[in-house]
Amino acid sequence: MASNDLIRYLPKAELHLHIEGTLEPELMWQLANKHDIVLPYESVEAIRAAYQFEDLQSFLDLYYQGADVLRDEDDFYQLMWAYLLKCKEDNVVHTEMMVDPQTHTHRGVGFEVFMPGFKRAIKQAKKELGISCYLILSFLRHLPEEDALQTLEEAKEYYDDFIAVGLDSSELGNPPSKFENVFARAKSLGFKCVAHAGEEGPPEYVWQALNLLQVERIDHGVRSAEDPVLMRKLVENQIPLTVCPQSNLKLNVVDEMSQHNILKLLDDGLLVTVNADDPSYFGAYINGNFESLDRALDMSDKQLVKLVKNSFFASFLPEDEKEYWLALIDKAFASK
Ligand code: HPA
Ligand SMILES: [Zn+2]
Repeated sequence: MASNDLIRYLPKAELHLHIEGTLEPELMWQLANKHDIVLPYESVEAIRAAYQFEDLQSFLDLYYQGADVLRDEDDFYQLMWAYLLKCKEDNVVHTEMMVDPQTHTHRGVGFEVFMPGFKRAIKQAKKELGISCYLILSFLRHLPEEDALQTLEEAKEYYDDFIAVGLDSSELGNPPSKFENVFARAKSLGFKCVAHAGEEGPPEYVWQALNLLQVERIDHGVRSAEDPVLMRKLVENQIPLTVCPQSNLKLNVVDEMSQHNILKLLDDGLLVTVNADDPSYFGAYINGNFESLDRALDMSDKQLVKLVKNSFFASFLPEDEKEYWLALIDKAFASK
């Protein structure tokens, strides 16, 4: 089987995905018309053409601007449903995605608007597409910790709908140490913890996420490779890194896909996974990410299967469900 067919054929889990980053230009255009919002673009093509980024911040500026078209319950339903249809297309059977509440609450759109929309699509996907979804409440790290604490409080009615809390947005200058109190509070409430670290930030930020925030997974983490002691810890404790190759390329974390370290990290024994991050903005959903890796790094079938299995190992699924999918992958690979 050609590797692109195998990529499509294997059931996958996606663990690093920002739902706001799945807003395709077509939907942005449609929602802007619906709400009489004037976009700073002349057409759908012009929106897509504007997606050229220098670094994380230049992307975040457009990402927050784009999210402004999301105003009512149905907008959030449509956003989520469109992503879940992509999951079906790419054979993603389980997804753990980040929601950025502050992106919406700061412009007057509350939990009572976006959560019912998201939940309606998630319920429909479970029933009609057989896809399971967990949500991660992610704090914006460029805002003060006080704001994150207030957001956690505002989420109260929806605690049962979130499995974990996370940390995203502008990394440099906003270390994990800034969020020690809110992560401690979230942990005491029973949430699992993840955080973006080591995307643009130094290995020290990964150490802080592990030691101060007690995270179970690191989002990105590719800069961990600069610190051999940290690498040993990640291997020994099998702490997952949810890596996003196409995002790293588009945000100039790497100059060329051929220089990406994911397969080296995999071969060194780290529990790395492949994810899309913000697929609309970076031009590739999960299969597209696997395909670019394959083109640039000549990934072997064995490496591909390991990466896909890692996505279940690193997930928050119960053990029996993990076992079910892992056995299915083995069977699918053996019969290819
Ligand atoms: O890759 C990312 N990094 C930090 N914040 C983000 N918010 C959306 N995507 C990202
Ligand atoms: Zn991310």
